[in-house]
Parts: sequence; C-alpha cells; structure tokens
Amino acid sequence: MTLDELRQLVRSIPDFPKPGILFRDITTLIGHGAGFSAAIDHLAAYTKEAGGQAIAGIEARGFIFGAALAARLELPFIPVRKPGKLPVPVLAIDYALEYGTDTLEVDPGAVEDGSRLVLVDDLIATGGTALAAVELLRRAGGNVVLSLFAIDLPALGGADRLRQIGVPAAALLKFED
Ligand SMILES: O=P(O)(O)OC[C@H]1O[C@H](OP(=O)(O)OP(=O)(O)O)[C@H](O)[C@@H]1O
Ligand SMILES: Nc1ncnc2[nH]cnc12
Repeated sequence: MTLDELRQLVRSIPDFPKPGILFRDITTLIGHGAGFSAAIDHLAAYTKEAGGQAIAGIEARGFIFGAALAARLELPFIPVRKPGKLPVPVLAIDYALEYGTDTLEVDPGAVEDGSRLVLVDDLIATGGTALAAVELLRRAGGNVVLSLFAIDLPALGGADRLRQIGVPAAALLKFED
C-alpha cells in the first residue's frame, strides 16, 4: 500500500471537536487491515533505522500505533498516560492542546535509564502533547531518539518544535491545510 493510498484512508471532519478545527480521523485508517499494517511497516522501518530500544505511546490514539509497533518489533511498550490511571507513584506534566489543556503521566519504573526511546502518537499538531511527553520521558531517564506520527499538520509547527529540542520527527502523512 502506497503512502498516497494510506492518505485516502484518513477521514477529515470539519468543526470537530470545536468550530474551526478540521479533525483528521484515523478511525477509517485503522479500520482497514492492510492499511493499518502498512502504516506499522513504515513506522517499524524508521524505528529500526534509529536503533530504538523501546516504544513510548501517548494515550489514547498513540497507544493504537505505538502498541502495534512495539509488538511488531518485539520491543517493550511504555504507556504515557492521561492523569489518574496508573496505580503507582508517577511523574506528571501539564501541557496545552490545540483545543484545551491536559496532563500526562508515566511510571518512572517503566523507563530503563538511558534507553533509546521512540515516541509514537497518531498525530502532531501544535506539538504540545509530544513536547510534554519528551520532557516527561527525559525526566524518567529515557533518551528520546525519534518521534513518529501517522499524521503531521506542519502548519501548526509541532514537528519543528520537537526538532528544536533535539528530537527528530517523522510522519507518514502530511496535511498542509
Ligand atoms: O500536537 P498537539 O497540538 O498537542 O495535538 C496532538 C494530540 O491531540 C490528540 O490527542 P487528544 O488529546 O485529542 O487525545 P486522544 O488521543 O485521547 O483522543 C492527538 O492524538 C495528539 O495526542
Ligand atoms: N486537527 C486534528 N485532528 C485530529 N486530532 C487532532 N489533535 C489535535 N489536532 C487534531
């Protein structure tokens, strides 16, 4: 499956969850077995090239791609969670979204010191979520060597912000508007 065919599997919904947001919905991509598998193949190639030793996925949509990628490569999966979900003392960080604010948490015991981590999410927009996750994983002792996304919205500048803090960013699909 080509990247152009993968692009056709993303559904675009205007004014969700708020007026003015063009929501890029992956439901239709992951609902296509061959498309989902091809997306994971591409992410796996990037991960191998970067020498990733563990995959960190951001709740909730980042779990879909991150967990599938980790299983495909037989690597550990580290859940970066929304607040109040983990049953142990956590590291936590607040961050701003394209539409609102939220908090991310991680179990520091899930991150091996100095481990080469690949951060995965479905989509990067402003980068608020991904930057917060990088900071959290760094505080937990991880070395984030790459960030991977199914979708990048480059106009919102998130991937550039990641590169500015020393984390390379790659995405399978870019939506320019
Ligand atoms: O680059 P940003 O501007 O931070 O936006 C991108 C984030 O927004 C979405 O998550 P959302 O918080 O909607 O949560 P969900 O995965 O639980 O749907 C998306 O899955 C990314 O995590
Ligand atoms: N435009 C968008 N579409 C889907 N998920 C998003 N998360 C942040 N912005 C988004």
